[in-house]
Amino acid sequence: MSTADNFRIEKDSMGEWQIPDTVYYGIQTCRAIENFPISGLKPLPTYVDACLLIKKATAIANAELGCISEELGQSIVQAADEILQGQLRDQFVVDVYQAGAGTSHHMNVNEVLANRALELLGDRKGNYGRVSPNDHVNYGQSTNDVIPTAIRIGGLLALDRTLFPALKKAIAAMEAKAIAFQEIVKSGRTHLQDAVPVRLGESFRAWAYILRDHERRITTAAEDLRVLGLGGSAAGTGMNTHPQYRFRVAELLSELIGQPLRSAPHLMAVMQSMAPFVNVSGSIRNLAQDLAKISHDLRLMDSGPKTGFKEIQLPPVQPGSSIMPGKYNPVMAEMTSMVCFQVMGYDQAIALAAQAGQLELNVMMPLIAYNLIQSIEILGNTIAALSDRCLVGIEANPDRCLHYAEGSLALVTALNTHIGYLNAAAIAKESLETGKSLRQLVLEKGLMDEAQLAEVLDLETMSQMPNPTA
Ligand SMILES: N[C@@H](CC(=O)O)C(=O)O
Repeated sequence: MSTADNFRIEKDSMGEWQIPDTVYYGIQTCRAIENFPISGLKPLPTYVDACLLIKKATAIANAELGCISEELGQSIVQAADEILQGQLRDQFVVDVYQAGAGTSHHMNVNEVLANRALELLGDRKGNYGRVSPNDHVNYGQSTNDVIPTAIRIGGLLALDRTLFPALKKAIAAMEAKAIAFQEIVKSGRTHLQDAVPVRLGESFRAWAYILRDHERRITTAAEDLRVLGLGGSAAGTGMNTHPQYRFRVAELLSELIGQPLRSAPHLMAVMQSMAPFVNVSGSIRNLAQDLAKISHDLRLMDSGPKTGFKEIQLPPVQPGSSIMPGKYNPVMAEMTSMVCFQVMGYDQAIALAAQAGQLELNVMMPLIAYNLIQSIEILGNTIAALSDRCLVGIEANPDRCLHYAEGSLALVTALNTHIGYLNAAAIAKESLETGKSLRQLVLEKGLMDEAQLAEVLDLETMSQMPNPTA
């Protein structure tokens, strides 16, 4: 029913609501807006996309199977397509911290689609007798099977759009630096104390390997996201669905996202267990932990310029200080560390939410949806920005690297097999106390001759990596 002053009245089982006729969401969304003024955080666009793709697939399947009319199916699909292409995106308004299971966000999606479908049919918003958010857009569905599916689809889309391309970029940038810095010898450091020499290029190559391993772990974990509980409806039994529906929606969704998906052998199991999300989140956290370590290393190696390591120079991207002129801080690496910590925090919350399921449902899914997709996206954006604004522009300071490598007391390690560990330790101690070089002390004591010593203390040989195929 429309009122004269551009409002419409919508009804639900609890009563009536006056809604501005310009908005596409309906009474259930209005109640949720009032109930949850919590964070101001709105659903992530990738999560909205995932819900719309599900609604598109379900409308097609339900029309094909004769559960809703062809005309209704088409209007819902067209409405979903328009929104997927960018229209009405401001109509998804329910706070991230909302009704358990995600019913409020789910109804927000159902209402917007119903109202836009009504318009496309030449009807007025709110005429739910013709297109109903519950009876038609949501035919054969429940929040309880739609939302865990949306988290799966959202996770897969986010990985594909953000994190995987970013990882490829970072790996390529590190491999390029590995080649460029291959001949540069630097001091290794363990316990933050002098250690045996290494090649600067190998440090970057090691990081490339570490990231590639994470890409593999995340890819493996994400495989579980391809198994869908859609079609289980409220409790996993598939009540109110056509027998063919769950197979057909999995097929359609698979076509829509261009990735393999399949219906689970036991719908109830995949609807109530959050294990796939914990697994993906855990593998993302694992990446964040190594990435934080790498970003701390970058900051250490760049520290200075006068009072630190300064073995490498990170590209200056902005003035660093509001008060100290000429200061350039490793801002991209600093940002990276913070994002990694946030991802670890999101993972912790996911772990808590995942164990809080009861009987047929885990109602903590809205938190899991937000944290998981947000983790993937902010980490992906971070890695892309770190690559573009920092990694590709890193320069080496070969003189500083060599200076520290030559001065490292750990070079005595190379003498172990010639003069024994105890003699070598005594030389190191005396070198530190007197300031005399290791070389000088060995020669003074007649422990080795000059030619032999030169060969043993050759930094290039010492820092050579073993041949992996030998
Ligand atoms: N989460 C709801 C179901 C739904 O919204 O479809 C419930 O189990 O009460």
